[in-house]
Amino acid sequence: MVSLSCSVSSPLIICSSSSRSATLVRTINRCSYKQKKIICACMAPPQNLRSEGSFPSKFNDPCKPEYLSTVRDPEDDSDILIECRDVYKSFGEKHILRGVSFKIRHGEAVGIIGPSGTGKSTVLKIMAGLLAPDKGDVYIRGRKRAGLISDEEISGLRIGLVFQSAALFDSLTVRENVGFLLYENSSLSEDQISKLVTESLAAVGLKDVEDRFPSELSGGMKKRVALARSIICDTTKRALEPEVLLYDEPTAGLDPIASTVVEDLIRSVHVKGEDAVGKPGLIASYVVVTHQHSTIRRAVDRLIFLYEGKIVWQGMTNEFTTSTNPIVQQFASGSLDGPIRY
Ligand SMILES: Nc1ncnc2c1ncn2[C@@H]1O[C@H](COP(=O)(O)OP(=O)(O)OP(=O)(O)O)[C@@H](O)[C@H]1O
Repeated sequence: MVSLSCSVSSPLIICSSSSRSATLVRTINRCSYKQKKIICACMAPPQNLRSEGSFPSKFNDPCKPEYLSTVRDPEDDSDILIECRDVYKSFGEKHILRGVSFKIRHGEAVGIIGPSGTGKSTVLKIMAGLLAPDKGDVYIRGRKRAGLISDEEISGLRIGLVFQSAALFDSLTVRENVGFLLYENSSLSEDQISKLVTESLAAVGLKDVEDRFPSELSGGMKKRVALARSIICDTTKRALEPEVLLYDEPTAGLDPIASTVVEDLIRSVHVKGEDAVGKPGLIASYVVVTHQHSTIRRAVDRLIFLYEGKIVWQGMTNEFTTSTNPIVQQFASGSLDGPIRY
């Protein structure tokens, strides 16, 4: 099972019978339809980990530096966390994805870019297991995902989704929002969860906001709270699986300085970064869907360019502005002239 909560109607969230859970669920059920959109955050590691050693042993401790080596055998696919193979997706008559294939490896920071409506968010949702492809497959650490995440067939990787809107529950405090999945899915005490919430908030540079409600936060703070919610996990578990975070337009609507703060936070919670309290980040890899050039430059190392349902270019971030691909050139310059038509 992928460690991700998808909607308030998901069994992942409302399965617990504990009284604290019931209180939260009652609260959530009073939320507006708008709030019933996907919320995502990491949760306690899944229980259905296979023990037959089907995963490469290098993933036993994703934080050890030796697993982050940049020298990689090009044939070595053991570090692939998520792979989309020839994925197709249509909505009615609209053919959005038309044979998309790519791999996300351990330690990577990848951006998905492309014109509006080209299917970037759709790809994220398919990677997360919130949408099923019409054709093609998604592999999680080498194993084909059978359906959506609620199928509980996939384990070995936690996937968190951070939405543009932050998707916080207005009627819950910051503590309840950040600790939501631990309240729901772990046996930790309230005090333990509260401590983890405070640590998670500190990692994204927030202090003394636990008792506030989302309406009392700025847009940038809400994004940080959403990030804290996505990185919190039950650290008392013996084996923590690697986590991939998927960010959908994390800097949309922010001023340039607030964007820089969020871009640096995204870097800081990655295994190659250091969080706000100086600890190494725990996120194995991340994927960012963005339109913002600053986010492309600052927050990711590799880019996947999606256009008309296909990947038309892939490359390192520093190759983006020098690419001779006319689609990429037009997108990078923002020109009205070129193959991309609006
Ligand atoms: N659940 C859905 N039902 C019907 N159409 C959908 C659904 N989800 C997405 N679409 C359509 O699929 C297309 C791609 O949407 P998507 O949000 O993936 O694009 P995007 O590249 O992320 O766009 P943007 O950059 O504007 O956010 C759009 O035309 C959208 O209206």
